[in-house]
Amino acid sequence: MTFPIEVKNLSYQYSGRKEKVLREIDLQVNRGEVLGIVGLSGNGKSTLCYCICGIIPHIFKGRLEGEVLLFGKPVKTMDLTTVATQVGIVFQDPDTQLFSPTVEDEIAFGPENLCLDREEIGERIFDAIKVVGMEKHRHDNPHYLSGGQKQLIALASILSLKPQILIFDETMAQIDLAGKKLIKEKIRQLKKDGKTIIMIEHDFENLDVADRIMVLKDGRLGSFQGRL
Ligand SMILES: Nc1ncnc2c1ncn2[C@@H]1O[C@H](COP(=O)(O)OP(=O)(O)OP(=O)(O)O)[C@@H](O)[C@H]1O
Repeated sequence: MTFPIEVKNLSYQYSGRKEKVLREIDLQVNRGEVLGIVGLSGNGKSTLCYCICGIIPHIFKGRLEGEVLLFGKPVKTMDLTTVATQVGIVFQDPDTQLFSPTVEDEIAFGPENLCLDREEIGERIFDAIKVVGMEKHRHDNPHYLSGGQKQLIALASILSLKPQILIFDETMAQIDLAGKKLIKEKIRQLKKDGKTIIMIEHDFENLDVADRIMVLKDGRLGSFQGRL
């Protein structure tokens, strides 16, 4: 069986670091599954995301053992643009992801870089903005939106690349309750659309939308027993 995400005996050590950050991780995530990963600060959660979205090994050149497969294909053999069409990642701080003068430009950026034609780009903007329910903000400057709205625009800008896999890396950390509710609603909807989702959080109470929760502790991934 081919999984959207399969991690096999993965270990990683950053260049110049003495210790491994990830140790012998095995993981399989099914289509349409929402997997929550909790862990305290510094336990390797973001590093695992980097391995899944190709930042490791394509940008960070540390010591990597084992492998990550996306739909059966090793990430290390794919170029980053191809990985970006399969995995979208929403980070904790949306300001690091938003840089265009309007919401529409922000969402168009990815498809434009794929050199798609104007009509296709227009359709993708329309669809992505609709999924996140931000139609009326299409011409607004994303930097003047609320934290939760910025996260939704960051999500839309990723959805416009039509990835099957989405990673939310501590997306809930800086947003209020209403924003969290909104993001969770969208996650439920994306799950129904068959997307495979990983949610990384410090606080497992944010993971009530997850089908399964695992814990990352000292670089090792295990099942979550209710506390860190
Ligand atoms: N580019 C890097 N070079 C060297 N070490 C790094 C680099 N990025 C992260 N680390 C180290 O790897 C370890 C794990 O970091 P990582 O960001 O993956 O943890 P995390 O669980 O996501 O933490 P947080 O919840 O605080 O974001 C930390 O000790 C961190 O200092």
